[in-house]
Amino acid sequence: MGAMKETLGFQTEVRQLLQLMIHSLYSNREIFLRELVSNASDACDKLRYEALDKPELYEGDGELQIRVDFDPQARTLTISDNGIGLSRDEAIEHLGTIAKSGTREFFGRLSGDEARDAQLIGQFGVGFYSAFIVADRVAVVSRRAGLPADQAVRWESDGSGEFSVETVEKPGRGTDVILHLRADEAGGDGETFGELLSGWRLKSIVTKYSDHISLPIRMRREEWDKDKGEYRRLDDWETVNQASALWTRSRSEITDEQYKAFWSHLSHDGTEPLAWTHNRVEGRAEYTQLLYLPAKAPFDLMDRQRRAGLKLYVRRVFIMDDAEQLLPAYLRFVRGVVDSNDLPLNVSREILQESRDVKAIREGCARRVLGMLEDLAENQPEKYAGFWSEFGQVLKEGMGEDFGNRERIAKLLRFASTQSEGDAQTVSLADYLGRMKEGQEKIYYLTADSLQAARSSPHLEVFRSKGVEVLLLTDRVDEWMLSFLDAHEGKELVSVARGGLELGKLEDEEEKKQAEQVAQDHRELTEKVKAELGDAVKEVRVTNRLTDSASCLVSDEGDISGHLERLLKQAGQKAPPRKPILELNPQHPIVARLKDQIRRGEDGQAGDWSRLLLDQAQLAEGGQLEDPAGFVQRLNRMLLSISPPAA
Ligand SMILES: Nc1ncnc2c1ncn2[C@@H]1O[C@H](COP(=O)(O)OP(=O)(O)OP(=O)(O)O)[C@@H](O)[C@H]1O
Repeated sequence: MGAMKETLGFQTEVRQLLQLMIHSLYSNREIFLRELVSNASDACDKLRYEALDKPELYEGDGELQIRVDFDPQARTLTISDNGIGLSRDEAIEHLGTIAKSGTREFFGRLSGDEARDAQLIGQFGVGFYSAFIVADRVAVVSRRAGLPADQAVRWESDGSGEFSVETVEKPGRGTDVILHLRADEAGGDGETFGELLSGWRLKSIVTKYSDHISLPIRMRREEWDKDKGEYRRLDDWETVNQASALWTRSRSEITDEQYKAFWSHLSHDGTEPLAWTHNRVEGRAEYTQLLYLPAKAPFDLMDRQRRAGLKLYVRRVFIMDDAEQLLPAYLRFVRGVVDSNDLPLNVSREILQESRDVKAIREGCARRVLGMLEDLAENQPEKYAGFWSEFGQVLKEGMGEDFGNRERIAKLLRFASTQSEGDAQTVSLADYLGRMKEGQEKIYYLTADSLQAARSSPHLEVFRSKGVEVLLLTDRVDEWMLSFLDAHEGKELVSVARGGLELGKLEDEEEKKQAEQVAQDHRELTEKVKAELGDAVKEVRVTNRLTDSASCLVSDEGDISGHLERLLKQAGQKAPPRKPILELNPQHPIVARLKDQIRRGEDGQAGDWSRLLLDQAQLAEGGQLEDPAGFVQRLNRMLLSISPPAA
């Protein structure tokens, strides 16, 4: 019952993808050939890998190759490979669904705006389904290596909603993808589908996109027929690409266009790479690395299941995709190839984890990537800014992950600050050091839930008045990162919301004495407020931190910050108990009045006022009140007592 034909429906996402792709990629239709050749090449790589253990899979045909052929009469274009092939089940699974992680999220982000979606789809990578850009019917005839000739599969679809599969015969292993070209109609580039049925045209597309493929891509040789005035196709096949893997060639022989084409092959990404580095490394570990920085974060960068890592080859033989051991996790946005001369061909993921060669490669790759970033930061700051906004959050993880390179990573960090404008993180630690005030000994920072909350934080008031810059940190990883960044270039980093205000030499002796005097003068007030607030605060004191606000909260040395406490709570984790210190601005009229009332013994409302000062401080740092209803009642009570309604 092998020949049984069945009809199946595409996964919803495939249907959506097909719909969208046919419309939005219309103007860049030639990429279908890149995708199909790329799949054919992957299929050959997989066969070569499986055959390491099972050489019989070659069935006497070890010369792996890709063929591109066309038939003008039938209006078909065929891409064939003698790679691993597909079984019937695999065809159903791989050519009817999308297995990529983040698929659902991707579809959720589509807007219905064709131009925007077209860009997104370029990022998503359309793969096999791009065949339907040019074809209104696609057949895939394939036999999995190792299966008998009568166990091949024929998959066919018109791309609307269903596909059929039936078991057929195929003597040679591997896959033929047969495209029935759409009826003629000029595309965005003025080319008709029929014009693809030309050896010259196909060759030019192959060289443009697939020259770097390491296997031979073959087409029928053509000869000029003088009498007929056209090309005549012969029966022998010629190789139309260079057929040597790009990374094995020397840098000087590779054009930027070729590097970019290889990037598209690696990433299936429509965007251009930001930068790349290509080196042959010799020494204890010998390998070639070709590493790319993407310009755009993939839509699933934050997806923990996401595949990441480099393609690993051993002496030109493809071993695996996404070998994450070849790069530290904080560089997981880098894509590329490592071709090792030392590893065994049968290397597995488990072996990779323990191998000392792999450790050397990982360190070598990390150094190269950091070098590439330093170069961008130094010489192409705009590109670096683009990189930072896409991947800065991930790079920050390196502060905790890569001790050996911590200094280098710290120099690559960029921050928002009281001197920067807008949301962009543009200030480096070097910029900050260069702008330090005379007598300033420390690097000041503030962490907050949002940039807006940071910018309006009362903690900044004294720094503003003294013209001292403060770094504003609002990313989720920042608190964690800061625990690995306590100093830079010998300057300590301190939070403006923790401990006593450490202005150092920014404050002269006179000011210090004055501050002590002020504290003395307000002892009665601070003691009373502390008594009213009881356990809600650790301490109450007056401060010279504030110029406009009445009060603020600070964390004691060694306690976690309010910001981190909120982050932990949001994440459903238990925060260590923390009691904030309430600081009062002695210059503020409310504080002055309360002091006065207490001095005169008219302190009937001191409890309400104390509470209000605490609540205000809580709100100003972006916190939430524990008892919002109580706050409202208290406030109303106080408002009424200040201005009684007119009789
Ligand atoms: N020529 C082929 N030979 C064998 N299997 C193939 C071939 N073309 C496609 N496939 C199978 O179909 C799957 C889907 O292909 P498709 O191009 O859509 O996505 P992909 O290659 O997995 O992802 P991406 O294109 O993002 O790398 C492949 O993973 C592979 O298993």
